[in-house]
Amino acid sequence: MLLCAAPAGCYSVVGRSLQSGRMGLVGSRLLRLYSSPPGLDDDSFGEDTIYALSTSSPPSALAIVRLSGPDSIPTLQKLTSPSFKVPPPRKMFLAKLFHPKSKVPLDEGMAVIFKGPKSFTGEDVVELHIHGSRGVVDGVIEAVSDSGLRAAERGEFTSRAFQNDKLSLLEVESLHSLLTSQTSTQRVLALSTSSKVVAIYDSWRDVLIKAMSHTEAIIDFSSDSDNTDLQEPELIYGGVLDSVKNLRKTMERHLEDGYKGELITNGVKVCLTGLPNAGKSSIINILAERDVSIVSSTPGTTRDVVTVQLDLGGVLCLVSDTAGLREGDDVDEVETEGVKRALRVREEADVVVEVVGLDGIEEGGDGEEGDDIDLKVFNKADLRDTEGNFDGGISISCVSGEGVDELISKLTKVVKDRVGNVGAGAGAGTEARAGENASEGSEDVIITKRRHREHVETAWEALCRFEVLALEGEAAVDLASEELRVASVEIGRIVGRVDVEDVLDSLFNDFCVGK
Ligand SMILES: Nc1nc2c(ncn2[C@@H]2O[C@H](COP(=O)(O)OP(=O)(O)OP(=O)(O)O)[C@@H](O)[C@H]2O)c(=O)[nH]1
Ligand SMILES: [Mg+2]
Repeated sequence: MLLCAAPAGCYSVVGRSLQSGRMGLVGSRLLRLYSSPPGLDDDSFGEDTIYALSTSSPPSALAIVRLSGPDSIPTLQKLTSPSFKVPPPRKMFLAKLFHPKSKVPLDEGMAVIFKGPKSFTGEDVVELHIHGSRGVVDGVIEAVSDSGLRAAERGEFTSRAFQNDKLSLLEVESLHSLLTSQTSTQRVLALSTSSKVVAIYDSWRDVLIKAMSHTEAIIDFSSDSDNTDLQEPELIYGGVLDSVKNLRKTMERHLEDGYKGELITNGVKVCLTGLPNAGKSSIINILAERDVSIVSSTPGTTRDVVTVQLDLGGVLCLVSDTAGLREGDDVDEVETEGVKRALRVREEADVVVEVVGLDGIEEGGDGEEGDDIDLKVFNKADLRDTEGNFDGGISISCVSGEGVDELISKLTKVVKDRVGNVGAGAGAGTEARAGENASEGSEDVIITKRRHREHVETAWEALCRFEVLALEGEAAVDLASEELRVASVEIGRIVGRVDVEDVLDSLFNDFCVGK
């Protein structure tokens, strides 16, 4: 439960939201979540100001210490001289910092104020841009703590932004993806999947809520009336049938995105497969630029799967070296297990690269015609005349390095084709607005998380059931209405409009301190 894991500061935000009357859907949900926390009286709400070092550990050229909460600006005043006048927000200014009690100088840095609600957290925020040595950072942190502020928990700045309706759940997830992005494609994807996607899912939910209000009205109307015309679905549902059908088709197109977002987020799985001794381990070592896998002239050397993370053309790839595929009396129990694992990895791979050793071709080792093979690599070109016909594959030599660049560029192309042109439609200003065509812009948006896909799938199933129930006319109108409700709750869960505490619980724990 979020209630247990959430930092104490969360209570204060709920309290102030209530007083200022700014509670949106999220605020009211949180109120439910946080109602009657034992031992906390309402007066303690709004008192809590947090701080954290938002940059990495010293030493570094510069460091940023961030404060958020009602005491941020008074704390800045305490750390500066008594004559210090609070500058206007959003303007950098020179700040000579002193310990508030001992008045020992701490640093000459810069600072900036963001007045709530126009700040990341929605509260008053102060950023101290100081020198990044251990001595300066420790001194400033100690001074801030001695001023009565509390050290922030992991992700607490972002959790406050969420609680103050500055960010939706989906935007929090995108921010997390951005902060953990390892490749350029992940970065572009994270940047392109926030406000635009929120607008699209919100527009879907609007369609469903409108349809629900129509079906609720039918239920009320039919219970007070003897109207016998209400057996015809078209007469009962009117335009609702078409709008729900269109939305269901939009969801289908949305789901048929080739899992590109998940591939970019989780990494494209590339499997090196082939007969023993073909040179798979030699190839993974070349790709990884280090010795990750044992190479030997003994066939059957690799048993366990060895996986490395590589950035190929800006796409995160998980490249696996696997055991050479063979069976027979010579193959011992351990190698048989290795082959089983190799086949499993190949089955689950997004890209299969078959390695054929040119020295093994006479023994029938010229590779398979498997449907799953995306790229064929003829290795040990140094041992053979490479002018031969290699059936569309690439001829390389791990010994001389010949063909290695071509292998990398071909493999990069296969991987990039798999994930498509990510971010091409992002930020193009095609935001779907509530009440307009709910399919608008959704083709440009790809699903980035399994969680989102599961919610869309469940909503889609509910709409399929709605269409079947609608054919039954008035008799099934309340069941049909319930399906619309299920679909709208599922879509609301993606953005965080409805109960998502279980997701939040783990999400904020994955953030770093200071964000
Ligand atoms: N001449 C030559 N030898 C190579 C080349 N690539 C690999 N070898 C040698 O071929 C042998 C097998 O290489 P590995 O990379 O271990 O082959 P593997 O496919 O991983 O083999 P298993 O793990 O047994 O399935 C080693 O002796 C390598 O030095 C190459 O391009 N040219
Ligand atoms: Mg090997």
